[in-house]
Amino acid sequence: MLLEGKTVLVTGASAGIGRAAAIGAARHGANVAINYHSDDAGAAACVAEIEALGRTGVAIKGDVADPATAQDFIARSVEALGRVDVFVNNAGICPFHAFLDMPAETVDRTFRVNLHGAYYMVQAAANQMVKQGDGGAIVAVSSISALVGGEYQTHYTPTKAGVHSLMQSAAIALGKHGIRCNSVLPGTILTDINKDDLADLDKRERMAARVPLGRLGKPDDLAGPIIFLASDLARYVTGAALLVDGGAFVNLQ
Ligand SMILES: NC(=O)C1=CN([C@@H]2O[C@H](COP(=O)(O)OP(=O)(O)OC[C@H]3O[C@@H](n4cnc5c(N)ncnc54)[C@H](O)[C@@H]3O)[C@@H](O)[C@H]2O)C=CC1
Ligand SMILES: C[C@H](O)[C@@H]1OC(=O)[C@H](O)[C@@H]1O
Repeated sequence: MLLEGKTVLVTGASAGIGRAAAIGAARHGANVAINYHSDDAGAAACVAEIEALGRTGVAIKGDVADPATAQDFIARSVEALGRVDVFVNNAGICPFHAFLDMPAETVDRTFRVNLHGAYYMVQAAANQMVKQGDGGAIVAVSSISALVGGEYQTHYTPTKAGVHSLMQSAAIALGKHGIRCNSVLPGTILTDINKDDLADLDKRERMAARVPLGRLGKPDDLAGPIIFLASDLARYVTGAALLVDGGAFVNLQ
C-alpha cells in the first residue's frame, strides 16, 4: 500500500488513464475525488470501483477549461474528503486534424482544456496543499508528444510540452513547501482519445512496431508510474519526467 490514508484527486477520470490512476490509488489505500466533464455513467462506475475497494470515492463534474472549475473541484473535494495529499492532472483532448486548415476553435479548445486547465487546476491544488502546511505531490499526465511531433497534432503537442514545462517550474516554485511536481510521459495508450485515429490499422501496426516491448499501452500501464511518483518512495524526486512508452521514444533504429 503506497498511498494508505492519503487523499488523491484526479482530473478527467471517467475513462482511460485518469480512471486507471484513480482506481489504482484506491487499490493503494487512498480515498479519491475525481473530476469529469460529461460522462456521468463513466464517473459513477469509477466511484463504484473505488468504493468496492473499501475507500471513499466522490465524483465532481466540471469543464477544466473553465478556471472556476479548479476552485470548485478543490473546494468540494476538501469538503468531502478533508484534504488534498496528491493531485493528478490528467484531463485532456486530442482532436486529430491537419495543420494547414486547423480551425482556430480547435486550437483554442485544445489549449484551454490541456494547458490552461492544467495550470489553474495545479495552482488551486497547490494553494490547498500550502494551506495544509505539510507538503504534497502533484503528478501531471504529459506525453511522449512533449518531446516529439505529430502531423495531425500540431495543436496538441505544444500543450503536452507546456504541461511538462509547468511541472518543472512548479517544482521550483513549490519545493520550499515540500510539494513535489513530476510528470509522466505516456507513449501510445489505447483509449477513447485515439480510438478513431487507430481505427486505421496500418497506422496502428506502425505505432505498435515502434515499441520495443512489442505492444501499445493500456491505461493501467500508467497507474503504477503515477502512484510511484505520488508516493513517498519518490520523496526526493521532483521536476522529473518519466517516459511510460514501452521504449518507443528511444527506438530510432
Ligand atoms: N492515450 C494516449 O495515447 C495518451 C494520452 N495522454 C494523455 O492522457 C490524458 C488522458 O487521456 P486518455 O485517458 O488517453 O483519453 P480518454 O479520452 O480516455 O480520457 C480523457 C479524459 O479527460 C476527460 N476530459 C476531456 N475533456 C475534459 C474537460 N474539458 N474537463 C474535464 N475532463 C475532461 C474525459 O472526460 C476523459 O475522462 C490526456 O491528457 C492525454 O493527453 C498522453 C499520452 C498518450
Ligand atoms: C492521442 C494520441 O494517440 C496519443 O497522444 C499522445 O500524447 C501520444 O503521443 C499519442 O500520439
